[in-house]
Amino acid sequence: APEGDRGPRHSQKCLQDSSGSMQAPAAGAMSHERAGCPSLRSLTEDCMRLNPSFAGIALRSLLAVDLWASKRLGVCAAEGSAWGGARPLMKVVEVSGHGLPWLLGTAYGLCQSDSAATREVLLNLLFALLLDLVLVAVVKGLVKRRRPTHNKMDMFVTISVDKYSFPSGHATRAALVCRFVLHHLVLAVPLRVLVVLWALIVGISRVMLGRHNVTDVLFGLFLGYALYSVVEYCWLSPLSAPALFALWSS
Ligand SMILES: CC(C)=CCC/C(C)=C/CC/C(C)=C/COP(=O)(O)O
Repeated sequence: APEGDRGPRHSQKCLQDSSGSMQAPAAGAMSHERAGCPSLRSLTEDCMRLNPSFAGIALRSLLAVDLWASKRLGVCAAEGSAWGGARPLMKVVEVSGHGLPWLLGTAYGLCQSDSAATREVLLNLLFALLLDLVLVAVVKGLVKRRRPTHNKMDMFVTISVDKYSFPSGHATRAALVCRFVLHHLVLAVPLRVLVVLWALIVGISRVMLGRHNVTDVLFGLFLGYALYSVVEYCWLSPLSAPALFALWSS
């Protein structure tokens, strides 16, 4: 078994065998390790495994509930699933929150726009979408949480980090775009409600399709919501980024 997997009784025996009594292993650590005994680090790991902190227990319990709930809610994960008939519709929702249509649509609008105010808003939307892609890729690459086992990897255009699931990129984008649109477009109340519903449905559909666990989506929605505040803070304008705006005015 790997060093870290040896039980605490084995570690204790090694310490006692060498000195005859229990002692801190620092001085004899090298000879213990050479004799095949675990190091101080593996003893500490053993201790942590035997005495997990309250936070550790809470996190493990949350993850267990998350996996259980996500599996039960993945009702469109395959054609043969409980709501398999709704899978094509869920995939349409998936495309509506995908990065590619949003990036291409925003870039196209930017090129077509002849009003300075519209250009400013679209340029900031493009900046927000790119920032979101980078942030999600970094977090996915750091956390490396695998997608649920019941997920079928048949997604529309993905990049390498999309084999990981935490956080949901669709959820971050949906929350970000939702906040952006509500702040910068003058919309009638029913349309504002529709925008919020769309963001929530995109989030829920990630779990129903089996793409994500519930916590991936909840954290994604939170991250996208918070990211909008960063975009507002760094708002690009002809005053703050004249060179960027000069590209479109010439
Ligand atoms: C310019 C550039 C690098 C565009 C890439 C657009 C693209 C392929 C985005 C990936 C969107 C995607 C599949 C995100 C994964 O979403 P999850 O909700 O499954 O995490």
